[in-house]
Amino acid sequence: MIEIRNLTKIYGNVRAVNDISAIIPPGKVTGFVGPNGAGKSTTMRIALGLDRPTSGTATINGQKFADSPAPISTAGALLDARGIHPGRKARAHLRAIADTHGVSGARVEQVLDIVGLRSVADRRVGTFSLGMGQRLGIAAAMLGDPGVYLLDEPVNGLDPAGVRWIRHLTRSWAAEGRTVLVSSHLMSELAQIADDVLVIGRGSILAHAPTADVMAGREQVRTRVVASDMDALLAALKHPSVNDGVIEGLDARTIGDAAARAGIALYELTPLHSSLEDAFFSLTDDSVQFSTPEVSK
Ligand SMILES: Nc1ncnc2c1ncn2[C@@H]1O[C@H](COP(=O)(O)OP(=O)(O)OP(=O)(O)O)[C@@H](O)[C@H]1O
Repeated sequence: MIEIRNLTKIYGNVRAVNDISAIIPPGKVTGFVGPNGAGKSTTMRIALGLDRPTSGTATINGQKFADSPAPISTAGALLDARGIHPGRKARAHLRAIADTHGVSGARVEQVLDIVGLRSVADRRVGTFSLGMGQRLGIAAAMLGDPGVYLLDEPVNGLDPAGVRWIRHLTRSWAAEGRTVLVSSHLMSELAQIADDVLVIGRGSILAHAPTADVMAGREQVRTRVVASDMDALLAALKHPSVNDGVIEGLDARTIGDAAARAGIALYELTPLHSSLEDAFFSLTDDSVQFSTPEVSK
């Protein structure tokens, strides 16, 4: 379990994390989602003792990670897969970590198998693709067979097969009763992986709930309409909000019935489903730190 209590981190005049509290339970994959700069990495780094909080605490299985007697078997983390020296060979990299922490050579071979890197284990890490680098980072996180995993943007840059692999791996960890926290700035990535989502924006928690509930509550009904007399149709519908022929908040049946009653011909009536990303943005709208003008769709 990861427990975050009233955690705040201030860098200069940036409040990177602002008094957040959350309990990340075992047996589930929890997605940690928020726009760039929302505070995800900072929270994870503090939980792993790599950064000091300004105030508040983050504990793993009831104690600060830095105080853990066997850190490698308490929590495994993937923070920055590019942090490995490019001249190092994959197996040697894992062996070095294993040796420092009293982990056997047999376990190194085992994790190389699990992540599918055994056949390239004696290649230099600098020749690895992004996906192979992610797999190596995950192998390192697994060395101590920890009960808690924190993965920062693990699917960043992975191909669909890689994403599927991460999904299976994280789900199997959760099924074994481990605690799994996976961050991403894309809700669509986490919707496939996470049982629960912890949504963060500008350092504050915006939601912490089952993924399906967060998505369902945000679903927006939108319908594209082409009508013989659009003004009359909108009047019949009591002037809903319209954007480029798309009526917001009313479904196709409501619009079709109103058009029939008013004797208006419809040439198009298309239900539009809001994407997961739309739902996420409706939640984090005010908390996007680095926004760009919207490009026409
Ligand atoms: N070492 C640091 N010094 C100063 N500011 C920092 C430092 N680390 C993070 N920040 C700032 O804190 C805020 C939160 O950053 P953080 O990296 O935690 O966000 P994030 O949600 O992980 O974003 P991303 O998705 O881009 O990785 C940002 O405004 C960032 O610029």
